[in-house]
Amino acid sequence: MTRAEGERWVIASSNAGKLAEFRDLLGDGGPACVPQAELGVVDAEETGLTFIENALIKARHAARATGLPALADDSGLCVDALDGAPGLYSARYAGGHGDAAANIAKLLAALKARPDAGRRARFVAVIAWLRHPLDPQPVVAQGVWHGCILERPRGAGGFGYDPVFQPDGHDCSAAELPPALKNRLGHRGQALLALRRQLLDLA
Ligand SMILES: O=P(O)(O)OP(=O)(O)OP(=O)(O)OC[C@H]1O[C@@H](n2cnc3c(O)ncnc32)[C@H](O)[C@@H]1O
Ligand SMILES: [Mg+2]
Repeated sequence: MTRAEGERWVIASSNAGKLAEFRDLLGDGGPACVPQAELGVVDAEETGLTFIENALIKARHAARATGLPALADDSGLCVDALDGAPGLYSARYAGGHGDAAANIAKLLAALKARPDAGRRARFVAVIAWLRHPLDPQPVVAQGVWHGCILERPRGAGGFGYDPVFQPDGHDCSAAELPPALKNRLGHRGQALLALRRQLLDLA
């Protein structure tokens, strides 16, 4: 990010995989980005009914707790044959929060015997940036990454559902892509690029 050099932003996420992607994508030279846990911020309750609402809830919570501008991501995997599930509830699809192996097992069971056409899916990320907790003009951007769900996990990179997501145009899972490539092509990278453009327009 080029905006506001010397400034500090709080990253309103506790997901280590997301934080690694943010570190790579935000790069050097812009505002210093500090994960919320380093500032003692506990997770917000994600009570929204959309990715947009949850991204705003998380950013507002971290901005209020720290007094810093805040950047939050709410994201998930939406599978066509499951009417968009796990969607908003991707992190806790199998019950416990962030249990990737259990989430993947549940997803593969739900798609068992589905032919290719029924395995279409997309990753969605909404990123929200707030100047302060009562900011009436948040900057919000969305990224979508299309692909399909593999029959079994492949690869050890990335996080979450990456081992079972095959992005369109690639013959491997997202967990097998070099991290820099996943970050550039993926939903989070797309959303951050769109956010960056909006911030530059505002500058
Ligand atoms: O709310 P924070 O603290 O940011 O962390 P979280 O993991 O709870 O994040 P979400 O509430 O946005 O839930 C997103 C879930 O969607 C999945 N997901 C999102 N982006 C992903 C990606 O790039 N690769 C794999 N899975 C992803 C993964 O299961 C995440 O836990
Ligand atoms: Mg969450």
